[in-house]
Amino acid sequence: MSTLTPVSSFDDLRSLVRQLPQPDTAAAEACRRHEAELTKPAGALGRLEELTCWLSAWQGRHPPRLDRVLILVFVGWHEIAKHKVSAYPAEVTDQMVLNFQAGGAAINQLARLAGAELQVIPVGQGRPAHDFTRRPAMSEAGCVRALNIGLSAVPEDIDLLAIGEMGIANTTAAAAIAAGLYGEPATAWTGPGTGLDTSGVAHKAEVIQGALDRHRAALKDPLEVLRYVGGRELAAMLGAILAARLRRVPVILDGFTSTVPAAVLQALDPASIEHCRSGHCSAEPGHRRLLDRIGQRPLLELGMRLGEASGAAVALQLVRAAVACHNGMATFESAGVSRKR
Ligand SMILES: O=C(O)c1ccc[n+]([C@@H]2O[C@H](COP(=O)([O-])O)[C@@H](O)[C@H]2O)c1
Ligand SMILES: Cc1cc2nc[nH]c2cc1C
Repeated sequence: MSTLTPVSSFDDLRSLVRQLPQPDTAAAEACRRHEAELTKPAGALGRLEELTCWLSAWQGRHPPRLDRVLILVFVGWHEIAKHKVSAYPAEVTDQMVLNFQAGGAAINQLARLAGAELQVIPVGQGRPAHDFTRRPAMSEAGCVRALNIGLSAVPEDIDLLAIGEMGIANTTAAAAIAAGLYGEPATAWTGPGTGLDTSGVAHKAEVIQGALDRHRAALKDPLEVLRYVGGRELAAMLGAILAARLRRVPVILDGFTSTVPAAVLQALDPASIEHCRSGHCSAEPGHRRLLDRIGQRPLLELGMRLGEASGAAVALQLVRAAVACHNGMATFESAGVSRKR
């Protein structure tokens, strides 16, 4: 299997972003033509029809295929957790890694149901992202290491990738990145995460705002925003989304925290996340706002707010439904069904 060359700096990553492969428009067109032949009124499968053509465009093949689907869950640790910004204690991150390995988490069940392989990837275990109210969350070298973990996690022979994360306090990092990226106050992006009450959310927003004020001068560049107020699993997700693009693998995004790295990538190049679709809109209020900002319409809105790629995994069932219809249905001609008058 060919490996992608690791990046050695932010500049290196920026030059990769300047060489992104484009969708296969011939495969997408073949998909649209076949869609029109299937035994249904034109357009009657709604957004499922767009999904098959999106898959065809990025897989570069018609018919699209879902033989090998991979779910990557990146795990990160956050010193910012000591500021009481999460409803749960920081040790839950280690405990959930064990739970993933034992098969006891929601994503273990959902991955099996979706016919997907699951890989849980700890990013910098024992080296949490620093308390970003005091110093940058990561050095450039540390951030580049995390980006490379994501870049190297995506095999070339997969048909679809779903991306998620786990890490106590990472909605604080995600909200800080979104606020830094769009130059908006912390309150616009801060929510309850795992379940803070109103005063907890207000405190979390103050912690984030303090960090944004402190680092204001450094927050002019999207990768510096990620480095100053982000976390290692967020950087790794950006690397994985970019690797998928370079390998022409379509991506389903999960919740607020996993959508933030996609927004950072989009800030580097507006066309860089066209291979991504949002699996769901989470209950974290910043997610809807972020999806509007990056121009994504989520497939599902179920009030989920779990992370760990769970919403993306449920959305995989819709992608499977779309492909089952597209690849299995008879045509008007083969079934002898009359066309529209
Ligand atoms: O991504 C989301 O939409 C989302 C919303 C709420 C919670 N989470 C998950 O909960 C953790 C972060 O929440 P918190 O309150 O510790 O910042 C982390 O493990 C995420 O996977 C994720
Ligand atoms: C139990 C638990 C499971 C999680 N999975 C993703 N984030 C999580 C946060 C908590 C607290």
